[in-house]
Amino acid sequence: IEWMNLSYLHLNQEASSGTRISSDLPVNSRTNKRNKGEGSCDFQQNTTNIHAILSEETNLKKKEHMNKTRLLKAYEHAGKEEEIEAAAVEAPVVGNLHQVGKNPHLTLRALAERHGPLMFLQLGSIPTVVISSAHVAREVFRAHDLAFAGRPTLYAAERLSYGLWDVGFAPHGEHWRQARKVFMVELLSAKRVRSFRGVREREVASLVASIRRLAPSSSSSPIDLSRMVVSVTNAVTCRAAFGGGCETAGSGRACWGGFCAGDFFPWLRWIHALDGLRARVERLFGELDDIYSQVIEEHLRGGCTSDHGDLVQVLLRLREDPTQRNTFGSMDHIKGLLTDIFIAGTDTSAATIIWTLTELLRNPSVMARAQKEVRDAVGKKGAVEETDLHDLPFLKLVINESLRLHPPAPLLVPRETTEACAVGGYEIPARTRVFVNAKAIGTDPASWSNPQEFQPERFSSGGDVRWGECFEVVPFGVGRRSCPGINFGLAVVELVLANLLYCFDWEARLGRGVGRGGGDWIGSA
Ligand code: HEM
Repeated sequence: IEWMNLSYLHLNQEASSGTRISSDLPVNSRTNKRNKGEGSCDFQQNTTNIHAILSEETNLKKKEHMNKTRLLKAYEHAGKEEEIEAAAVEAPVVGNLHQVGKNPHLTLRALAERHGPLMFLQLGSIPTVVISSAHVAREVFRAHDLAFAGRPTLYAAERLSYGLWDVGFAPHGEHWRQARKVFMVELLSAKRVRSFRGVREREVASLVASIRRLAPSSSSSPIDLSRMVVSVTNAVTCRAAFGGGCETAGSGRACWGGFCAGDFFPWLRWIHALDGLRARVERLFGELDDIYSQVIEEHLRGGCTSDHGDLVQVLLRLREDPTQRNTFGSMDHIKGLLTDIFIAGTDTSAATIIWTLTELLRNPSVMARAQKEVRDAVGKKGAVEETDLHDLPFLKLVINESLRLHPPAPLLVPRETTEACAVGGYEIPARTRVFVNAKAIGTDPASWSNPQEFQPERFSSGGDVRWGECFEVVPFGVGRRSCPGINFGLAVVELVLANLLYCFDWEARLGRGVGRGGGDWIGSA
């Protein structure tokens, strides 16, 4: 996975039950306070006074139209608002687009450090708001969730979703509501996710067997674990949703972030015929379309052998229902929804697994503690089963911490305001594009002490994180458009990691340091 600076891990040797593992982890000396009312994660109390912000919002006299100024500092640590003149070095035509660079989440975080956690940028011809702190996210999504529930129409997403007939990129409205409900009930609910346990255990066992085959000893060549992990998350998703295996050579992540020229200059979309993007999107579209057609044909012939009743069966049944014609009536409707499964379900879980292993390699004492936990809990059984995962609380903290530092979609999926609304005294017009910088929020020193350090213990006092409700860490987004696949994704992430830690010892390939930062951008086109 090229965006993660980690292509190869070196398999050292299989664990023996007598492996010496250090358990003297540094004691967490932090004095983080719990957020009252949230009760779900451990973070520092924000320095900004939220009451001041909310009362500003009600003071309509103070309202300013964001379009008038190019970059606003709506929240300052001192508590006063002010317009920013510099940094909005706005070039004619491109606006602030030239300031975004190759890793937008990092450059936008740097800009937010100077100009505040609610910024307005003119990106090409698109007015854009960037949210970079927990307290702004909380205000926005508690008070204006509906107004921020739209999605912009992005170049690649529109094509791959067969004209926005999916959930992830569909405009907010009846189609989105119905389709998301079917996803939740038929694939992603806690009960359905539990029913796919056999699928996960089989696929993970096959991953472990492949690693053993490819690298039977510590002197073996390094293996490309990233590729194998993508393969296993892909296989689990396909078997659960389609009832069978399916492989794609390409990846749909190009359409997540919306950072290609045509997404900022809609009149310039023709340029993708010249810069190669159109060809790449068409190739991926063709590849996915072939798979969907084959899967659908098999189901229509009755050839699907899945024992759990899969999503495609349900969608084909709904296609026959005259009351559901507008949402599921055509093959394009069904294929658009299947694209979500490919795009949203595979790369995100794989990225979480690889980033977690990367951090464990950088932090050997944390790796040792996680390995000791799993090996003690599972004993000599030979493999970690899903029932063992309840006995691995430290592994869960490790995964939380990895998601905080490396959200697989660091700017989430772009939003678009559906109506005008006031935030912090500023009016944000309808049809403004919105980026929530999950990377900046997860590493905000106002919320987290030593934010760049990998310290899983920081989550221990808060119990389970209530994803989607805890604004200090937002890898799954927030509000009504937050990720519906959390249970599905985390179930495979936990099982894969537990088995990799139980069965093998890991080290980075000699001569290839485990790089830091920079590369965790899932959406660059
Ligand atoms: C660790 C794994 C995953 C991560 C980190 C993740 C992250 C995200 C994020 C950041 C969003 C955008 C949220 C927002 O705009 O506020 C999203 C949306 C979505 N995710 Fe996930 N996701 C994961 C796994 C999955 C899986 C396994 C599935 C399904 C099989 C899935 C299906 C979706 C769908 C359908 C949406 C669109 C929701 C909507 O627009 O209403 N995700 N995800």
